[in-house]
Amino acid sequence: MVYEEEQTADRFVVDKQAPTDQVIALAGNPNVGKSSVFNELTGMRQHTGNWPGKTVDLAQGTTTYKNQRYVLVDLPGTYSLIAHSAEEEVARDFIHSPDSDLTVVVCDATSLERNLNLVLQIMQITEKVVVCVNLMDEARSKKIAIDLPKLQELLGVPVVGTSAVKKEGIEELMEAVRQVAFGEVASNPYMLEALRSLHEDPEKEVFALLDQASSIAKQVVTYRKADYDQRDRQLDKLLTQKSTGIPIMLLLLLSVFWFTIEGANVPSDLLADMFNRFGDWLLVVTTQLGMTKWLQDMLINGLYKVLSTVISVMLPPMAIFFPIFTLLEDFGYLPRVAFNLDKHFQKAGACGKQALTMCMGFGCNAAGVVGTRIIDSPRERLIATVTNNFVPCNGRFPILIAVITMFFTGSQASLTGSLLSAIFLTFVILLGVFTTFYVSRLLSNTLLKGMPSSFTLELPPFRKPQIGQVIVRSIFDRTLFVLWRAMIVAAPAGLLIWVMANVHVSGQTILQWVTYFVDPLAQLMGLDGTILMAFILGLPANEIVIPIMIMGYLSSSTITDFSSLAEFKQLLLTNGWTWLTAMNMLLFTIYHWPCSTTLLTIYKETKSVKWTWMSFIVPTLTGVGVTILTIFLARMFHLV
Ligand SMILES: Nc1nc2c(ncn2[C@@H]2O[C@H](COP(=O)(O)OP(=O)(O)OP(=O)(O)O)[C@@H](O)[C@H]2O)c(=O)[nH]1
Ligand SMILES: [Mg+2]
Repeated sequence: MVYEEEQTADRFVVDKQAPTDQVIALAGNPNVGKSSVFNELTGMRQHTGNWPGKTVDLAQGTTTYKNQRYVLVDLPGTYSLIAHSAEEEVARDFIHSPDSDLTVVVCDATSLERNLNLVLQIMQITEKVVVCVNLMDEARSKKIAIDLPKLQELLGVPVVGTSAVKKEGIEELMEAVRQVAFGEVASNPYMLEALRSLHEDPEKEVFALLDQASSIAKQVVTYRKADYDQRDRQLDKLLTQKSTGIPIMLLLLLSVFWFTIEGANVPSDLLADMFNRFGDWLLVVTTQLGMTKWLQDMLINGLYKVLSTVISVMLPPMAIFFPIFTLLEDFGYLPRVAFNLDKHFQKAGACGKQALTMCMGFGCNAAGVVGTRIIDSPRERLIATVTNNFVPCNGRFPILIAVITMFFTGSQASLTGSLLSAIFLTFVILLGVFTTFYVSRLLSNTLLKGMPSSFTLELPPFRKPQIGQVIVRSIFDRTLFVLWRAMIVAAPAGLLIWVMANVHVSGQTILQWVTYFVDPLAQLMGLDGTILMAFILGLPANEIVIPIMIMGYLSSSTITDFSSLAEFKQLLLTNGWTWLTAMNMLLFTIYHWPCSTTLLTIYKETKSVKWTWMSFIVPTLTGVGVTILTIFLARMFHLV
């Protein structure tokens, strides 16, 4: 094999503040609500969502109950302790280790039998166990009844029923944890002994455990409705069968984009207008205060302008896109996308789960790269990592939206305008998706040769998303987080660009020198020096590409102020833009190097300089190649 062996991640250190702190591991099958229980207890915000495999690493937080501090460790989901994938190994090793004092096994009340298998396996390796039967509300609505006292008796360990997102049973859970931690309640020694004795015959062990799990489940679970998941199955058929699955997916994609574009339009303009007025006011005030001309210019035309463009261009689409995306995720739609695209990824020699990491890339490519840990095979993980950048993250969406609206679909203000923009955007995204397939295939035929592995992706039940919570969570955790990151990058970048645009060397500003330097290559690609320079300086975050471009053009033109897309377009036209420039700008936006945060994440995940470089080179070469080809074709067919 050509690729380097993966190295193990850094060792996890439990953050105990006092030796008396009790360390509680939260284990369980994927997607049963471990992170939800964890968040509820610690007040933290671990990523949750309705698909298996969200948590890929250990997270810890503390909670205090009856004057005792507990350190909770949220583990990745695992179906069994016979570790297959990196994250299952992480879970098993932690439960095993002396670091963990007690294990809470979180179970899904609607599929108890399968969950009990893991409970029994955990009871084989550790004594202090509390079973938390979560999702009780969902079981109730599906008319599934569970006899919890009976379950407790059969297992010989404390059992508590909870509904994490409804905050039910959390107090009882902590009480059970306290009692076990302080030895007030102990596991039934006969049960533990019986389970351990199974170790003696490993051949039979697996089946013996499965039998036991099924026998216990039979005694405690009653289904009061035979077809309790009929509606789910009908919906699943609609969302995943050949004739309707993909069309519905495209329609959903289109509507999400349309909502984003149409909804972002007005607030974007309002924000831009507000920032302009405030900027004018700042100018007046600082002049009255007698601020030096160059300082005033640097702060207002440099720093302030870049910051305000980043906010007014980025904030509205993000504040709409993130919540819608999270709602779909919580509803359970993402695994259905993976199911629909599985065939195509298999054909490309990659893993179907790559569809999930690709979807995460829409939010942030760095998050998508970390998410590739759900892929077991190192070869397929690398393919998913190198190609993640072909779907545009939230920093790149606004660039696409702005360019499409200005050059291809007319005014955004009209309904048809925004619908056309959404259709165009969908095409651009699909182009990224096809490139993902194509490049994955290329990689698996060349550098990363191997057979695609098979996997079973579970389709989780559809769950009603917690709408209020999702909106609050995605605005505060994601939108503001990304915006903050953009701003701390944009502020120094704004200053740097201002300096570059104002410091003269041999009669030219530094900015002009850089622009001239990259101009020949840029022209070849149908762009210009300013655009290419903006992409290069935008390495820390794509969010700042447009502001840099604006400053680059402004420093050499007479237009000094603008607040709308129309004025922006005018600025671009004055600088020689045509529809072809716009087209190449779109192409280069989806095909170029990942931002520095993503590159750093790739390095951390792969521990390989070579593959970090590959992740830089593959999309960049694609971009250079495709844009040059576009120019060539346009000339050949006399389109320009
Ligand atoms: N209705 C209901 N939904 C829940 C409950 N607990 C969790 N959920 C939802 O179930 C989904 C999965 O929850 P997570 O906490 O992410 O599950 P997890 O076990 O950490 O999943 P992995 O990290 O993928 O193993 C999310 O959409 C939660 O909102 C519950 O008690 N009732
Ligand atoms: Mg989790």
